[in-house]
Amino acid sequence: MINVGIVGSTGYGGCELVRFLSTHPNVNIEWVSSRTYSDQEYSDVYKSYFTLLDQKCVDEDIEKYLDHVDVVFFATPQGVCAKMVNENVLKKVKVIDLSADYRIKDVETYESWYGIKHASPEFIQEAVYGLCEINREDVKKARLVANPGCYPTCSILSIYPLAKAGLIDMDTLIIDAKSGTSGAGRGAKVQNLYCEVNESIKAYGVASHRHTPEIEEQLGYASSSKVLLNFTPHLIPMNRGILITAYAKLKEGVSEEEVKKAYDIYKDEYFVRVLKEGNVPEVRNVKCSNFVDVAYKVDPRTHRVIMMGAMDNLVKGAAGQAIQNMNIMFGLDEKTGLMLAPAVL
Ligand SMILES: NC(=O)C1=CN([C@@H]2O[C@H](COP(=O)(O)OP(=O)(O)OC[C@H]3O[C@@H](n4cnc5c(N)ncnc54)[C@H](OP(=O)(O)O)[C@@H]3O)[C@@H](O)[C@H]2O)C=CC1
Ligand SMILES: CC(=O)N[C@@H](CCC(=O)OP(=O)(O)O)C(=O)O
Repeated sequence: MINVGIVGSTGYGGCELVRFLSTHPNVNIEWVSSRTYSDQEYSDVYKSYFTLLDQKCVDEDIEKYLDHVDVVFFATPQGVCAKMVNENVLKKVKVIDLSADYRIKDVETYESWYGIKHASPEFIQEAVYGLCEINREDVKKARLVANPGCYPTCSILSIYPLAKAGLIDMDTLIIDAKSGTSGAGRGAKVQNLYCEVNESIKAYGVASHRHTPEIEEQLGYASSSKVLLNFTPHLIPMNRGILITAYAKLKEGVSEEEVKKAYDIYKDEYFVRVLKEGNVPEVRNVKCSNFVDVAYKVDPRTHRVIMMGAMDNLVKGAAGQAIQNMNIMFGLDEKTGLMLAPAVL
């Protein structure tokens, strides 16, 4: 059994970790922590866990509880994990951080996009960027995993085959993204109230969203070039789901056949589904599951390729991928506990 602790267990990412881990055959949830609800039963916070997880939340002073766990998940706001991680923690447990604290290798880039000082930059180089399909071998050996962001997971997996094969002009890359409101977390914010979001769609973070440098860095590794791109997210009145549509010029002479072949890179990947020709990704087809659906279309008129992806932000975009990483780190089949089919409705 893998004994697990979850910090930030009462947020949206945290409760998705609980949903999958509470039925994972190789996991025992040893503790769940919360500042707001410490000493309250988890099933009083989320009534759907009545009889499933009735244990009381512990406080956030987690160093007290490390002796009884093998891995700690941090589903906490930016900066929290970086403050709590130290050599003592990493000697005792593996850490999987759902926040952005260890995703960006250049600390100045992190600090300028996130507007906070990094509390433990000495661990950034060691941390493995946990995009399982791309970095699986490094994840196996990691003691600290930076779980990728939701928009970056969907964007990178949709674009990676063509970036890696060198088929697109990376300078022409534009990503248009849409997310449901759970992406913003459970905390009360006026801009996320029902009346503010319902029956409307808006762009936000235009030319300034913090996921831009994360996507640029990873696609830079894939294409072996310095990447600068436009990334524009939109808020959509739905609970879950991310849809991305990306555009880039194909390099001179690149054929549709080469594009098709590049996506064969996913032929053995269970969680990345390259759709049949003519089909397009839809968020409802991946809802509550760890799948990412990707597709592409070459437009011969403009010689651009349109790359599309859909994913559940809370599953493959957060908790599901974090558990996939845990499975890899502990030598399990990475699908363990994650085989739920998408909810059709
Ligand atoms: N929502 C999403 O779709 C995705 C989220 N993420 C990332 O996952 C992390 C969690 O996001 P999400 O679940 O949406 O956020 P929520 O706001 O829903 O939850 C955050 C949790 O962290 C706890 N928390 C807040 N401040 C502190 C603190 N200083 N110390 C310890 N715990 C704290 C809160 O609980 P309490 O106050 O009780 O302690 C709460 O349970 C974030 O870094 C986010 O960027 C990543 C991918 C997708
Ligand atoms: C709709 C919405 O607000 N989405 C969040 C992104 C999701 C998130 O939590 O960020 P990480 O994936 O980096 O952890 C945002 O735009 O900030």
